Formats: sequence, C-alpha cells, structure tokens
Amino acid sequence: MKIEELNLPSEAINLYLQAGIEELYPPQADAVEKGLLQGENLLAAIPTASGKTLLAEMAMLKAIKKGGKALYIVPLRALASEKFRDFKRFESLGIKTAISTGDFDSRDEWLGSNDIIVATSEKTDSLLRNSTPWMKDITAVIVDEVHLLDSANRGPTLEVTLAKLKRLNPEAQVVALSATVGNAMEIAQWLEAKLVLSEWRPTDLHEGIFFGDAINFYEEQKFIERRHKEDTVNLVLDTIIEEGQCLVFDSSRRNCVGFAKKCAPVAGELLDRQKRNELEEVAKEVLENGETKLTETLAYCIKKGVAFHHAGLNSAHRRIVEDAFRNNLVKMICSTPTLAAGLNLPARRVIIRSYKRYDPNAGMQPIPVLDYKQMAGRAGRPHLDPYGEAVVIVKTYEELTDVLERYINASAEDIWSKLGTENALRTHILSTIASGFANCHKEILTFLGSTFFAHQQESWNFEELLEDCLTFLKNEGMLEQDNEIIRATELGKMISSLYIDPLSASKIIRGLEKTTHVTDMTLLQLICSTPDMRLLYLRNRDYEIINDYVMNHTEDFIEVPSPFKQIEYEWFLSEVKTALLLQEWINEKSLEKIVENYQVGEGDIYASSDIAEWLMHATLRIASRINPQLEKECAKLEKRIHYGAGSELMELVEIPNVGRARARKLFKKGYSSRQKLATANEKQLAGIVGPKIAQKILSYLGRETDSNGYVEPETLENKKQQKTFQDFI
Ligand SMILES: Nc1ncnc2c1ncn2[C@@H]1O[C@H](COP(=O)(O)OP(=O)(O)OP(=O)(O)O)[C@@H](O)[C@H]1O
Repeated sequence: MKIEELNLPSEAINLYLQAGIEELYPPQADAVEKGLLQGENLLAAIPTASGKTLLAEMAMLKAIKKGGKALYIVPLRALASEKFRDFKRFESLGIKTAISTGDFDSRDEWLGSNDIIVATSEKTDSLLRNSTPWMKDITAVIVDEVHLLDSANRGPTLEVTLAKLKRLNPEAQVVALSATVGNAMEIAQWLEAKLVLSEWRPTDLHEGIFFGDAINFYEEQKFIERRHKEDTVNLVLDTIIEEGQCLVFDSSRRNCVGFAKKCAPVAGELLDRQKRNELEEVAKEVLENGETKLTETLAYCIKKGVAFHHAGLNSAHRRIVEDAFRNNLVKMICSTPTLAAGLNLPARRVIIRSYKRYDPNAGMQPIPVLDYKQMAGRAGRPHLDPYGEAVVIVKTYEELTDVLERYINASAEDIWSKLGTENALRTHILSTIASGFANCHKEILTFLGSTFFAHQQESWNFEELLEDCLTFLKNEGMLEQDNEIIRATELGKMISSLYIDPLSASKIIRGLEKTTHVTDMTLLQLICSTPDMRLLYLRNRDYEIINDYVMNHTEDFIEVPSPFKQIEYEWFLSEVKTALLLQEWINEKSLEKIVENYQVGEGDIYASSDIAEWLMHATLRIASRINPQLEKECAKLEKRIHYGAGSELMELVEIPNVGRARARKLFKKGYSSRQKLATANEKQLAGIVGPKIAQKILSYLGRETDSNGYVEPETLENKKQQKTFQDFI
C-alpha cells in the first residue's frame, strides 16, 4: 500500500515521503485495512522496529485533522522525551506537541492548547486524579509498550488509567502498541480493539548461540576469529571490523562497566584518526557532565569507541552515550536490560552475555522470553544493516540446548495483570473515588470490572480485597461512608492528588502525630519508611555502621524497632541508610564521596533525591493539616533536597548556573545573598566562578555587564518542572 494512497493530510504524506517512507510495511497495511484511519481501536503486537510508531502517528494525525487531540502514553520518562522529539517535526504541519512532566499535584492546564500530549502512565493517572480539564477533549489515545501491563510496579497504574480513559472518553480511538506477547488477543478483547499480529520485520533477524568458537545459527556456523581471550570481546571486534555496531546486554551494572573497560583497548585500535578526534570531543562532554570516578571511566571507554549504560548513570551521560551510538561514533554499548525497554537504539549485532538474572528469592534465573525478544529485536538497523544478529553466549552444551528450546524456538509468554493485590489496589480505589469515577460499593465493583485484571480473571471476586482496602482507607480517615455513598474526605482527596500510596500517607500521619521535636534525620527516615521510597540495599558490612549510628542517635527517630525483631530491624536499618545518603546530599557531601560511601551511581542519587523531594512535599502538605509547626521544617527540607545544599545557600542556588558547589564557594567569599551578589565587583566575581558565569549571574540579577545577556529567572517551581518524581518510579 503506497503512502500517497492514504487519506492523510498531503503535508503529512510529503513529510513521510521526504523521510523515505513510500510503501507501508505489511503490518502497517494490515492496520490500515482494519480501520486504523477510520477511528477503529487497534492493538499492534509486532516486532521492534517494524513501524509501530508510524501507526500511532497516522492515527494521531487523522484525529487532529478532525479537530481532536491525541494523548501518547509511554512507560518511561526517557521514552517520553524521545517521542516528544520525534513529534516536534509535525510543527511544520501546524501541529503542536507538548510533554507533560510536571509534578503530580499539577493539572498542567497550559498543555490543553497542544494537539499531541506525551506523558507517562503515572503522569496521565495524576492528570486524571486532578481532573485536568483538557483530558475530556482527547479523541485518540496511543498506548506504547502496552505489554508492560505485566509489570508489577507499572502495570496496575497503566490498566487503571486506561480503564478511566475508556470511561471518560468512550468515543476516543485507542491504538495500543506492544511487543509480540503470547496473549495479544486477550489484550485486544479487553481494549475492544482489532488485532494486528505479525512477526514481520524490515530487517531479517538471525538468532544464534555462541558456543566454543562459533555462532551456531540454524542454517550455518559462523566462526569468530580469536583476537582476545574473552569470547564476547571477539564477537564485538568481529562486528566492528564488519562496519557494524553492537549492543551487549549483561546482568549487572558492574559487569557492564567491567566489560566495556575490557573491550576498550582492543576496540580503540580499530579507530581511524577522524573517529578518535570526534570521540575525544564526546569524552570531553562526558567529563563536563559528571564528577565521579565512573565519569572518568566512561570518558576513557568512549575515547576507545565503546560505552556502558545503566540506571546509575546520570541522565546527561545516558543521553550522550545514546546519541554517540546513534551517530555511529560509539560502536558498542554494554547495558543492563533498561536499554531494551523501548529506546530506539538498533544495532547490527545484539549479544546477550548472560541470559540469567539474579533473583533475591531464587538465585540466578533465566530471563523471560519477552525480555529476550525485546533485546534480540534491537538487532538490525532498518535500511542500514543487511540483517540483524542476536547472539546468546553459552558456556556448556546443556545451556546451548536450554537456550535453543527456551528462547529461539519459543514464543513470548502471556502477560498477566498485577492489579489483584491490596498494595496495588489501595491507591487506585482511593483515586477512583476521589476523582469521581465511583461513589458507592456497586460503582467501585463496576469500575474494577472494567480493568484488564477483571477481564483476565473472569471468576475473580473483588469483594474481599475491596473490603480490606475500604476498611483501611476509612480507618485512616481518607474515605467516609454515608449509607450507600462512599466519598473521599478532604484528606483522602489530598492524598490522591499528591499521588502517594495511602499507606505512605498513613505512616507519615502517624509519625507526625507522635513527634514535636524533629531533626533532618527524623523527617528523612520518616519518608524512607514509606512504601513509595526506594531503599538502598543493606549489605553485611553496613549493619554495624548503621546500627552504631542508630544507637547514638535514637532521639532522632520517631520509633526504633527492637533488634530482636530481626527482619523489621534490618528493614529499619536500610531506611536509615537511605536517609543517611539523603542527609549527606543535603549537607553538600560531593557526589564522588556519596558514590564511594554508598556504592551507588550518580543516577541513583538523583533518583533517591527526586523521590524524597516528592515525599517531603507530600509530608509538608500533610503537616499543614495535622502539625503546622512542622510544615516550615518540611518546606526547608524539600528545598534542600531539591538543591542538595544547606539552608543558608537557598538564596544563591535559585540563581541560574549557580549549583550547590558554586553557591558554597560564593558563600565562603562573603557573597551570602542575592543582594551582595548584585553589587559584587565583576572581576572579583569572575575570579571565583569564571568570567562567563559571573556575567550570567550579574545579568540575571539585573546588572549591566559586558554580555548584557538577560537570563530567565529560575524559581524552584520551574526548576521542578524539569525534574519529576516519575523519572525514577
Ligand atoms: N513503511 C515504512 N517504510 C520505511 N521506513 C519506515 C516505515 N515505517 C517506519 N519506518 C522507519 O523504521 C524505523 C522504525 O520505525 P518505528 O520507530 O515506527 O518502529 P517501532 O516498531 O516503533 O520501533 P520500536 O519498537 O523501537 O518502538 C523508523 O526510522 C521509521 O522511520
């Protein structure tokens, strides 16, 4: 089917023709034949890089042409940024795209003037909870990576959000995009959508197993020259020599860094002069965007044309690595599976260095087939590679037969809803009632009956689980019942709007009620005791150090469990360990030191501080109702967590280009306030922060300087708009 034959705006067709898209891929043609452009609901369960995004774009363009609005829902913040960048090209068609990333208690009303809004499922849920006006104007809902309904921490929110959207906009077209899963028809039936199921790919995929010194494919064996003692390094070198790029997936961050370092020397020898120079520039950018040993390691690897990628990297480093790979500068990335979750980074060869993952309960376990297919699906760049190769490394013949049966000859597993637990349901029962989707027992059951969980578990009786949740929420004062009517109290509405687990709210309320004297540690450990906080793992060698700290600071804690209750006490110690990391962050300990002390990455520090900031914001709001004198303490801490600095620096860190380190330098030189900065001698200031930054600071403060470049005021609010809690949940 030719793209010109489609009933799309001619400008859109020209845009696609200019991008070299002339003929629809078979699954795309199938989708059009099934009514994609006539507003039919559709589920496309097709392989990676087989054109799912184009399907979504065509549906959105069609809806907008009819005067509607499109909502594009993704699981990851990084994917939201990628799609937002992709859709910006529609501005030439007069179509405006926005990304909704604000905090969870905002309605982002300003977004309503856009034609396409990109948001994560959590953010979409929070927009619904806050009754965002423009949500009812949505006429096309695109759900990317819908197979993540299977995810324990993202799945319940995604399915409840879709159930709410189906209620709010019953006429809206739903286009769901999925990797190939075992029960695609079941998902399509739940979505009342037609199904496009296909294994077609634009680039052939050859799946093989590396054993001995060859890749064993069905049709052939490909012997790999032994240039290095490690098999995987030889596979990487072989790819690079063939002018390809490769993605290596490994089970742990440490392994990824270690493998990239192992590859670097030999890969570096294959680089020509020009590539070396270009990579030097990329390495410089890495060094400018980080301050830890890992930054230096990453820069070293990138100079050799290889890199590593995992959630411990800061977002700048992840972006630099991804862009360098897309620009064919970096030839190999060794990554933990996060990369496979949606980011569009195809490569000639995908190498799965270990197909087992550590499970705390069961030890090393084979990865799910769906994960294997997600990773393997990254092999083969359309229009660039003649084919793609997915290679699993095995060490024994038993593993070879296991991989052959488990992955290569297998189809992906069925996906299963994870909504049927009190932990998952509690927050969604409250939000369903608080946002008016149900106001009595019967209506709640009807709403729950519209979820994917209910669709899958036809005989499931929600009654008991619902009763437990309602009892908890009423006992906590978040719901009240008047005969048949169940409604959210003011507290319940606030908790729903704040987007925190009601159990987190309960712990915070109990904690604030019990205490009058608080230190930073008191409040930090309190938020770390909530289920919304992601705790650091307590290693054996931490036990004694953290235990000593607790014994010497018991007055800082609202409640210290008995060490005789071992599991409870150890959990408490991991709360304290996480609180200590946050305390070091707000007391301006360098990132390098925190990384070293806690064996975490920069990305983890930002993740923890973002979640803590959000929980401290929630604590502030709760304190305003039950313990106003603590409200100020919480407000101070919220800002300190945001900037990672002491209270005395708050005036300075809000100035653009003045981070925690520069603020401390300026403070030590006597510039303790904006006022003092505004009257500073430019040369003296330049001696502390350099001439460029000095000019920017003085311009921002309204001083005429040589540059005269005025800088937009950066308040906490708009700085928070750039950061959000959802990055890291
Ligand atoms: N019909 C087509 N003809 C030529 N190129 C196409 C066609 N459809 C999509 N492409 C190109 O193929 C590449 C992959 O397309 P797209 O991103 O839509 O795939 P995808 O299935 O969404 O990938 P992912 O699984 O990574 O999200 C893009 O560069 C896109 O421009």
